[in-house]
Amino acid sequence: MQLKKVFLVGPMGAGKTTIGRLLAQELNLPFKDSDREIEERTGADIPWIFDVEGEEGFRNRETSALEALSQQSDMVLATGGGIVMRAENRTLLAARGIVVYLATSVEQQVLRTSKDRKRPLLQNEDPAAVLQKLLDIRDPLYRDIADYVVETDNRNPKAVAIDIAALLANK
Ligand SMILES: Nc1ncnc2c1ncn2[C@@H]1O[C@H](COP(=O)(O)OP(=O)(O)O)[C@@H](O)[C@H]1O
Ligand SMILES: O=C(O)C1=C[C@@H](OP(=O)(O)O)[C@@H](O)[C@H](O)C1
Ligand SMILES: [Mg+2]
Repeated sequence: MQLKKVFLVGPMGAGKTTIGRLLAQELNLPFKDSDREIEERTGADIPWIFDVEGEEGFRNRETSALEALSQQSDMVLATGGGIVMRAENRTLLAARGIVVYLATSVEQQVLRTSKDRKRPLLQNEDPAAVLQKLLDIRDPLYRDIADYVVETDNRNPKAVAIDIAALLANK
């Protein structure tokens, strides 16, 4: 595999962070997560950023973090689910690495995010409706930049990571 920057994109609960860490092990590459990078740079967690700076403030920080991370060398980068909302982010992702879209049903997204209170966009009475609305908007954006689309429903994270490593080995 020539290009050694792998960007995982997909909705909340797709497994970008979980599978990204496992994939980095498979590929013997460093693992990075744009949400963690944002929190480290800010010195505050994502709910605080959304609270104080709004989603716009978070998106500005997300683009800055992506700009910096995507210039570094080899890595597996787990992105946040909304990173594709800005065209400049999509351009960076498509130009600077291999993009893998973790396709996941809304049902699985809901199940996998139901216990986690750290996703501000889901702290309401109908997270399934929010996730469906976001997927309707974002699925075409994920697919537009994806080099590979990998289904994750009813598959364990390790098996998905091994599959992606095999796909990349043949690139
Ligand atoms: N393929 C999968 N099958 C079952 N559970 C999963 C799968 N992928 C991720 N999870 C679980 O779903 C939750 C959200 O995963 P996470 O990696 O944080 O997703 P993302 O970073 O895409 O929002 C975690 O508890 C994780 O263990
Ligand atoms: O889909 C989104 O807009 C978001 C997804 C989150 O990351 P994960 O996809 O890793 O949960 C995080 O960036 C923030 O809560 C916003
Ligand atoms: Mg994540």
